[in-house]
Amino acid sequence: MIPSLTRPSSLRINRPIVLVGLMGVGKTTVGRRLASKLRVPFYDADEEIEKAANMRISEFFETYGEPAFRDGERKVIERLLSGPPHVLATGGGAFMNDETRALVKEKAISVWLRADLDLLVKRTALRNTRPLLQNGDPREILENLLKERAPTYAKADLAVDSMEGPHNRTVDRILKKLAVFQRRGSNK
Ligand SMILES: Nc1ncnc2c1ncn2[C@@H]1O[C@H](COP(=O)(O)OP(=O)(O)O)[C@@H](O)[C@H]1O
Ligand SMILES: O=C(O)C1=C[C@@H](OP(=O)(O)O)[C@@H](O)[C@H](O)C1
Ligand SMILES: [Mg+2]
Repeated sequence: MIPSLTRPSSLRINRPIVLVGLMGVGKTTVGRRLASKLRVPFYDADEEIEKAANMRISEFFETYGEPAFRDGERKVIERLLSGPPHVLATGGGAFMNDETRALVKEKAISVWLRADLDLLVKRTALRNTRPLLQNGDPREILENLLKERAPTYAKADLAVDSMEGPHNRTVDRILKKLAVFQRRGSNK
């Protein structure tokens, strides 16, 4: 059965939709499809940083270090959130920054995209370019990050489980939860 490709007609997109969650959960991939379904622009914070610095994230970490990356990430997200409605895929650590999180909570609808550890390990193995997974066992690193970050990710407006298989299955789940969120009288 082809997953429904319709967007709930009741859905109003009058502010950015920001995807947060751990590496490999699908923020970039699903976010791109969500944006095209909603007919709004898509931005990926990592891609914006790579464009601005003219280097890959891994090179950025090596050249300038993680603190500089976090500062750049915060500035990029701040700039994007001041623009018209769009879908923004953040990097997995962005929502951990208090300033970034406050801005996202104020200006956007935040969606925590969740997946279990096995799935995250499997998906991050598809592209082993993430600096934080290079020095140690990726499963152990992801397990620790999940424990450390889950309580903060849980502060997002919505939580949606990433579904295996066609990306539109996850997109449709996000659309449905967004529609319920708005119907419940959220002023977002
Ligand atoms: N729902 C899904 N089903 C199957 N594979 C997925 C799904 N979402 C993402 N992936 C795959 O997992 C990998 C990581 O996805 P990505 O969007 O880069 O995650 P993130 O931006 O959260 O780190 C990519 O290879 C992507 O194709
Ligand atoms: O979890 C993190 O701290 C990071 C996640 C990455 O983005 P993805 O979540 O898109 O892989 C990227 O921002 C960087 O490697 C740091
Ligand atoms: Mg990503």
